[in-house]
Amino acid sequence: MLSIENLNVYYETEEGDVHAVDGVNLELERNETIGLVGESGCGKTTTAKSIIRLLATNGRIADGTIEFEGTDITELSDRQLRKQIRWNEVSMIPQNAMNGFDPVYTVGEQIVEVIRAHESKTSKNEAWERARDLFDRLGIESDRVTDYPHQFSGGMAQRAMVALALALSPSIVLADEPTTALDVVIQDRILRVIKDLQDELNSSMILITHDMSVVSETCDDIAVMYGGRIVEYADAETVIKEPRHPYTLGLRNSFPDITQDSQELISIPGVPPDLVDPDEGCKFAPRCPFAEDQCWEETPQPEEYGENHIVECHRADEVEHLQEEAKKRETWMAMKDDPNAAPTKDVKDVKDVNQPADTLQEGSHDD
Ligand SMILES: Nc1ncnc2c1ncn2[C@@H]1O[C@H](COP(=O)(O)OP(=O)(O)OP(=O)(O)O)[C@@H](O)[C@H]1O
Repeated sequence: MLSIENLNVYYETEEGDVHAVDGVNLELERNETIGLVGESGCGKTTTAKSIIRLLATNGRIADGTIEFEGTDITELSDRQLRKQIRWNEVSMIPQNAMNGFDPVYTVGEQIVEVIRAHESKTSKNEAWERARDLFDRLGIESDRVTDYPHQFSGGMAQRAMVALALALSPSIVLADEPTTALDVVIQDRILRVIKDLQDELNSSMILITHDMSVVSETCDDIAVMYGGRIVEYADAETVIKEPRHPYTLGLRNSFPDITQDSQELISIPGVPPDLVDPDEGCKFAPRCPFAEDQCWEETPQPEEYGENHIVECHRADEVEHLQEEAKKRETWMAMKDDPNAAPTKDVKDVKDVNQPADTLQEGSHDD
């Protein structure tokens, strides 16, 4: 249903072009959920925003195609995109729901406006009824549709955003860390509601998260992103139980595994790479305990290991050795003393440069 080929997305900055997405390929089938995982700054949000064409003003799709049921989204005019794709076919639950709502309209008005902008035959009353019904199903009192966004708590605003994203029964939902800012109990509940509604509507979903334990429970397939590339892709069980990429092995170590009674959590030293005009070579090499000369010099290409298990790593065929060594804390700690290793201090966050308000205002008031 959705086919992304060789997607390259750059942000123009004073330091040069940030190669935020660098040759991403992804296929999403109907009713499928793909988890896009990786640390902050790996290109997950940029990939999702490219699909719905909501990139910041300094961002551009430099290469590649994004085909939705045969139509290349990158070729559509803004008007075609708003009419044919955004909200009714592809919708997005942004990281921070509050940013997705316009503060001057009630939440209900905004949901009704999105519905009416795309469904000319739906009356105002029917649209309000649908908004109330969605609130009800998401566990928010239906009378609260007439509240303004600032009257909502974070968890409620997030649920209201889910209502908005699902109001037109879209074919694809892009859920960008939909529960990260919330406490664990609400997180679980919201994820379950999203999943149930998705199943009912027969929609597909790309679920973005940095949390491996969230994707393992929710997704059919997992795409692990690092430095703007998908470095490992397979069904969820394979990625969780039999990963081959050292980055996935490291990520797995840093999240609790619900199937184990006790587990020592080990984080990956260092930070994701600077993506301004990156050099050749594997982007994970500076943090990888298994990097050899070839890794620094040659960018690894995708190789298939077993059915639909794709890995970009020069050493992926040494899986048993890597999996064994990666379990040991000393393997990762050795990287801290390596003079070539990536810095451990925080990188400058340039994300908010020219960032448009996430979604709704843009999507609903101009049709
Ligand atoms: N408007 C922008 N201008 C310049 N660089 C940007 C902009 N937006 C994002 N970036 C950079 O692009 C890269 C990918 O960012 P992106 O937000 O897509 O990653 P992410 O994995 O989704 O992280 P997060 O979970 O924090 O959103 C990062 O290096 C980030 O700093």
